[in-house]
Amino acid sequence: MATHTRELSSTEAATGRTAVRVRGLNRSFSEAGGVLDGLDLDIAAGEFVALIGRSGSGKSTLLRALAGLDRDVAGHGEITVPSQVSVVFQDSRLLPWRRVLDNVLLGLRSRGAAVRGREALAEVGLAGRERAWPHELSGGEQQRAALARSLVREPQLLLADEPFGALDALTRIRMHVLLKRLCAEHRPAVLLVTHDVDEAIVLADRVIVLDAGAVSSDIRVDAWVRPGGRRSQADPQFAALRTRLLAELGVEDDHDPALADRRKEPA
Ligand SMILES: Nc1ncnc2c1ncn2[C@@H]1O[C@H](COP(=O)(O)OP(=O)(O)OP(=O)(O)O)[C@@H](O)[C@H]1O
Repeated sequence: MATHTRELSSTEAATGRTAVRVRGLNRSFSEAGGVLDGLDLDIAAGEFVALIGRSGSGKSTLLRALAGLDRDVAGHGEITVPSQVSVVFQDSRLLPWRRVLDNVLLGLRSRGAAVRGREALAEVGLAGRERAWPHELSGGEQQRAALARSLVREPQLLLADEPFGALDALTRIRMHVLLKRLCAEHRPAVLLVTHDVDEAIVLADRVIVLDAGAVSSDIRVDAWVRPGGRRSQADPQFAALRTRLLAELGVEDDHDPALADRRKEPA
């Protein structure tokens, strides 16, 4: 990792244990007002952060800025990210005219890439499907292939924008287990944009809430849910955190007694 201090280079490395550092990031698309308004954010190396927020709160805008996909954000703040960043979207974005392994290897020229690509496909449970066409895979399998394509690049930062949003509930749970295992093994920093509060709690070390263009809450999940334990929706702490996060998103659940106590819980 290398240091850089000048404005906005989304391709340069962050320092030491910090994978992502954002300071004073502004982004607007019209005169009416900013989508991101002086946003600050730090993500440590190997840390898994989930980003939630109301529709239109700027989650994808932030992710695109970090991914270097928003050229017009230059000069509107300071962003530092690692040199190796992978992005996964809601749709797999596999090229339909390339076989699965060729999609995974796209743009990779290094020696041994094919071997690593096969290994990555095996890691996501797609061994034997290397020569399949994308349309021959299910939606879940396509997202697995997209994860393999990311992993083979050994990212220090994985950016994921609703990667499981289009999957059925069961496949989504399987993908949670898979992503958690892959992250434990490869230890990238992760920023996961999701609408699913439970998904955020199950997967993340921290949940960040975006509101009015800035971080409105930054919550360590282990401060709520048993540290290191299996995160179960049946756990009262899990339910309390869910209730708090839903309330921050403007969804009040009058039937949940935890809601009344949410301001007393650890932040
Ligand atoms: N390229 C663009 N041109 C104009 N407006 C844009 C552009 N990209 C985003 N916006 C606007 O910026 C705001 C934030 O959009 P963004 O996609 O970041 O929100 P989001 O939090 O990801 O929303 P959702 O949860 O609905 O996906 C929205 O009002 C959107 O219309």
